[in-house]
Amino acid sequence: MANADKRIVIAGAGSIGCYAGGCLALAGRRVTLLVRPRIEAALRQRGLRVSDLQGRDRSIAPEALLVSADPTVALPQADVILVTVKSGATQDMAALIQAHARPGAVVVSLQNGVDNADRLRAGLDGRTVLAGMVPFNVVQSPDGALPLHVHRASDGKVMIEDGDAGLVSLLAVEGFAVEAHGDMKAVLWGKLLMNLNNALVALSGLPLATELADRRWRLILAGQIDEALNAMKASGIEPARIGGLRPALLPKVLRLPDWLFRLLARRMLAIDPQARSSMWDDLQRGRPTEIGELQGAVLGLAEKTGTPAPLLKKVTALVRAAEAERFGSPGLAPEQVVAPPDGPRSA
Ligand SMILES: NC(=O)C1=CN([C@@H]2O[C@H](COP(=O)(O)OP(=O)(O)OC[C@H]3O[C@@H](n4cnc5c(N)ncnc54)[C@H](OP(=O)(O)O)[C@@H]3O)[C@@H](O)[C@H]2O)C=CC1
Ligand SMILES: CC(C)(CO)C(=O)C(=O)O
Repeated sequence: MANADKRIVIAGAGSIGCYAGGCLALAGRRVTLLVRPRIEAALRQRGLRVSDLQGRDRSIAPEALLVSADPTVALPQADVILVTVKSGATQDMAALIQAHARPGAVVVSLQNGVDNADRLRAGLDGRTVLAGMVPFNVVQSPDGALPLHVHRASDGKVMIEDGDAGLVSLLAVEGFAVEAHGDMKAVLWGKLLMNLNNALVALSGLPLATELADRRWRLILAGQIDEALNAMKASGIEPARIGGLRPALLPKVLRLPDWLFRLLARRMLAIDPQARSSMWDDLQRGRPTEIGELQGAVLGLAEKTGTPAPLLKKVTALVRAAEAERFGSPGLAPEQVVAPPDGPRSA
């Protein structure tokens, strides 16, 4: 089968899945979106709008999209399955794929966290499962707004585990840059360092660019990254560089005064002013977050290796409390996460 004839099924199309699926459909790939009924209704009514930071803004008419909320319809067609559900839904999605997809379909996890590909492998007998990593943020329009709009709010290349010749050329299209990588374990741990900020955005309720511009929040992020780097080192894990900076330099750069940070971290701050984090989305929608797969993954290492992780524990407890309250982001100030150290708080 020629590459372009392959059917790509997006398994759980929300923000990332609609963005990836939209770019692939716009490039003429054969795409089916497996969605929940809410998203199915929106896409059938008014189609999908896909835009990005570079100013690309495209609409896809409802009749140009193949959409289904029924896994028994969507999954049997798949040659390639891109899994884009949140981590808590991975096991269920694996069971659906195992029951309804052809054994030859290649499965790619495009999720955050370090063990979603392994979770898929555990539920999928002998199938090819590849890990992936999405570096950018996607902002989805509010529930009920039509057409459903997904906006890529930052930049970066999607990384996919080496293992299927032709997959990169099938998936790499305008707006969705893809590259194969030989060490996805390092990439996923490197991305997880960035994702330690998801919780701070969720707790503060601030847009990512606003939060990162405030040294008080950066100090908390730097402290979490220090704890994570210690736990990773003690576990023999070497995280890859994601987005320009060597992992060991991240805490140092984050601790710089605001003016110097703005100057040196221009790439990190090239974010749409509306972008927050996928964990903020979850709190706002009253859904479980991925805190267990992000901070929790490092806490697992810290426990095994006996490295201290008080800040990661504190942040986790605050997110768990916000999840349980289901009032959305608690809108905390940095001082409510961690008592300020002595000395100047910002510069
Ligand atoms: N959003 C972002 O900017 C980024 C997200 N990521 C990662 O990508 C992954 C996906 O995130 P994101 O796109 O934000 O998540 P979303 O919640 O926006 O999308 C996932 C979608 O899958 C749906 N879903 C869950 N189970 C099923 C099922 N069995 N059948 C059909 N649909 C299903 C969900 O519906 P419902 O909620 O109703 O169950 C939801 O609509 C996460 O791991 C996230 O951390 C990575 C980089 C950036
Ligand atoms: C914001 C971003 C891109 C990095 O933290 C992300 O991965 C998320 O929102 O889940």
